[in-house]
This record gives sequence, structure tokens and C-alpha cells, in this order.
Amino acid sequence: MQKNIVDKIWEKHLINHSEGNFSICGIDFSFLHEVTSAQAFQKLEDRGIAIMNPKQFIATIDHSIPTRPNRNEIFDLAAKNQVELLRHNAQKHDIPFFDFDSGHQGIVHAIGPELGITQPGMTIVCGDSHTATHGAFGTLAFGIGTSELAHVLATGCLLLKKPKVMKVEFKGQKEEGIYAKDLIMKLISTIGIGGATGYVIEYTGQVIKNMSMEERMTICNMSIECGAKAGLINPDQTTYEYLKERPFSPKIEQWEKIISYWNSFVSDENCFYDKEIIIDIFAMQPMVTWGTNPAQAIEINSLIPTKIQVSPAEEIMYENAIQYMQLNGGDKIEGTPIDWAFIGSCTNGRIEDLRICAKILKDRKVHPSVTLYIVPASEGVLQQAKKEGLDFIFKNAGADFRMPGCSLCLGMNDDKVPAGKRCISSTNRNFVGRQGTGSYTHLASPATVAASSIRGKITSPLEFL
Ligand SMILES: CC(C)[C@H](C(=O)O)[C@@H](O)C(=O)O
Ligand code: SF4
Repeated sequence: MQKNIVDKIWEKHLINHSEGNFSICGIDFSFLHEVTSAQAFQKLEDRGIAIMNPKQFIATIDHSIPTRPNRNEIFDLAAKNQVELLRHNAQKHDIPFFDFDSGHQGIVHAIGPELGITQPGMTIVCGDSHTATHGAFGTLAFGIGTSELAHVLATGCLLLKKPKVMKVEFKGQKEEGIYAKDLIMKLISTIGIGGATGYVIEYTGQVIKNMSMEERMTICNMSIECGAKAGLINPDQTTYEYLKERPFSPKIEQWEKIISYWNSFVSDENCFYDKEIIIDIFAMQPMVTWGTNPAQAIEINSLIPTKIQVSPAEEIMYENAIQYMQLNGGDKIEGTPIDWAFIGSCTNGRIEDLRICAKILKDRKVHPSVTLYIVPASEGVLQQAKKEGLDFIFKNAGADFRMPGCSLCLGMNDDKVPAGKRCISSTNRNFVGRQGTGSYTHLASPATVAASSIRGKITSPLEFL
């Protein structure tokens, strides 16, 4: 029987199959961050259980930490405790911990791939919904809760039901100025926030094949925003090139052998999918959200929907969103004045994102009424950006180039968009108050964020390219 990549990874990791029920599955690797790991460690402590294999874990700090230069000093007591507790737990259990200035500190979903930990055919978990990012490597990766994390720490296994698989293909040509972020936003706005609930998405087709690993990560990262458990892409030459000679990658002497192993996970031709969706990207424009969930997004040259355009089931959600965002149905989204702009996060804080922004910001200035934060996803990205002189371009443009972390992606650390201020952001969630109580968020690609920060209003990047 022809099998898709999920069938193949599932079979490889199945320890005990239980028809129609939860099966026991092996988990190859888990990432830990300061927000969701403490209770899991505590559970083990309470029951006197040791960690089964500390080598299957790494830990880092990203959500609660400051992004100012002297970030080691954390003034917020709760954040300080979270960081210290993870540092302590990692040390106690012999788990590698990527601390400030270790060279590898950063957002968990950025450092896993950078270090070469994320590899095809693996199962990866983390107490974080955007674990789907790792799917770009042909990895079955998903977020779990804290009690599940305790299971994984203790046993290296999880109870899981085999997910259904949805095939998504982007048809057409990705034009200049249109990025992976625009494509995934288009999918989410087409199928809605629950459109992929109960499924893992496999992204296929030539448009995906042509993408770099960083673009693929952006796509997989946001799978969760349309309800999918995970998103993944078949590994190919681009994947293998990316993984070559990274710290945790297999040694180059084993390369041929490992590639043939990785290739064994690629979906068979004509394999079965529970559902198939095609997204037409012909002549599409950059995407931007107008509302308070990632599906409330439109092409930048179109009008904010009016009430009569939404289905009866969505009317209340529409009303709440438009009211909160202080916008009017029927108005243009392009030209909406903004106060803040943010480039960063596990969706769009990698080096290619920073290069795109630098290209747009070079020899230009951020609008005087706009605060632009550029926050690299990891220390690796920061170092690379400095090596390429991007930091100078950002500083000359008047942007604030900061230290790595989740930063303005969520108001859980010192970085916050003030109440009543409007921010265009390269992140993945525009929920009410996500970037700070009373703030307004518009999601877009890094290029659209950079272009908007120059004009002081929502602006298409096409005019800068
Ligand atoms: C804090 C964490 C649990 C959360 C998540 O799971 O996604 C965060 O990363 C987010 O993006 O909202
Ligand atoms: S960058 Fe944002 S989405 Fe990613 S892990 Fe951090 S808070 Fe979550």
C-alpha cells in the first residue's frame, strides 16, 4: 500500500498499537522552555522518577526574558524565577541548557533546526503550540501539555491517536514580493481557524519544493493557526543541504547512509490522504490581517469585509473583531496608520527574514511616528546578521535591533505594545491584547512590516522591490 510521510513516521515509532484508541508512540526529542516545563519537572520530583534519557532533551530561555542589552538582569520576579528554575532543573538532570550568551540561546523552534537536532523522520514535542515549525524537515512535531511533557520526561513515550492527514498544495507561481508568510496566511484565511482541526497537514507541490528551509519553517509554523496538530513537508535535497555539518547532525562519514534512511520517509506517489486542498496563488497580493484571529486576513489591496460578507455563524466574531480593532468594514486596509512594527518570532525572525528587511530599510528611515523592533530569533541569527552588517542598516534606519527572544510576539516579557497603539507584526497570532493589553495587531510578512514602518501606515512591499 502507498503510504504518506505521516504513515511512515507513525509506523516507525509505534510501540504498542491499539485499534481506535490511544497507541504508545516513541518520542525522539523534546525541547524545553521556561514557561511550560516547571510543572513537568515537579511531577517527576513528587513521584521520585528520574528522566529516562536526558540526551533526548535540550532547554533554552525565550518567552519571558528581556531583549535589552543587559538582559541577564531580569527585573520581573515571576520571569526571573521561571528562568532560574529551568536553569536549575536542566543542571540537575544533565540536560543541555542554552543560556544567555551560550551562542545558541534563542526561540526553541529556531535553535532546534539551527543546531541540526530537528531531522527527517523524527517525532519531536515541546510544551509549545508552534512546535509544528520543525515539520519543515519531514519531522512529526507538535505541541503538548505539561502532564504529557512529564510522561515524555519519564518514559520517552506518549499516548497518541493516529492523526488524519490533509494534503495542501499551493498552485501557481510565487511572484516577487510574495513570501511564505503570505501563502500560509492565504491558506488560513481560506479554510478558517478550524479548517484543519483533527489533521496533520502535509504541504506538497512545486511551490513548496522551490522554498528554502527557512520559508518552509514559516509555512509549518502557522499550521496550528488553522487548527492542525502539525504541518510537515517531505525531506529533499534542500533539507539535507541545510542539515550538513550542524552541531547535532549526523557525521559526514555517515552521510550517504543517513540520507537513504531519511529518504525512506518521503510520501509514496499516489498515497492516500484523508482530505486534499489546493490554494491558488496566481496573481496574489501580500496578505495582512484586519481582525483578531489569523484567519481574518485579506490581500493588502482589498477592502476590510463588511458584515454582509460574513457567514451568520461568524457574525459575532466579526463584530467583536472589527470593534476591537477600531476599523470599519468597507474601508481600505492599506494606508491604516501604525505606531509600532515588529520583525521577529519563530515565524519570521530568521536570517532570511532579516535580510529581506535590510534590503527594504537600506538607505531609508523608519517613519518618525513608528517604533520598529527587530529581534533575531536566536543568538545564531544575531551573529550572522552582524557578520553581514545588517545591524548597521537597521540602526541607520532608526530601528531598534535587540537581543534574541520571543519579545513582542506575546506580552509575556518586558517588550509590549502600549494600549491603544497599532502594530504591524511578522508574528503568528493577532489575538486581543496579544502584544500588550489594549494593543492592536496586524499580521504580515517581514517585507510588509518593513515597508509599513517606513511609510507609517500599512504599505505593500511591492513598491520597494
Ligand atoms: C507560552 C506558550 C505555551 C505559547 C504556545 O504554546 O504557543 C506561546 O509560545 C504562544 O505562542 O502563544
Ligand atoms: S515567538 Fe511567539 S509564537 Fe514563537 S514560541 Fe515565542 S511566543 Fe510562541
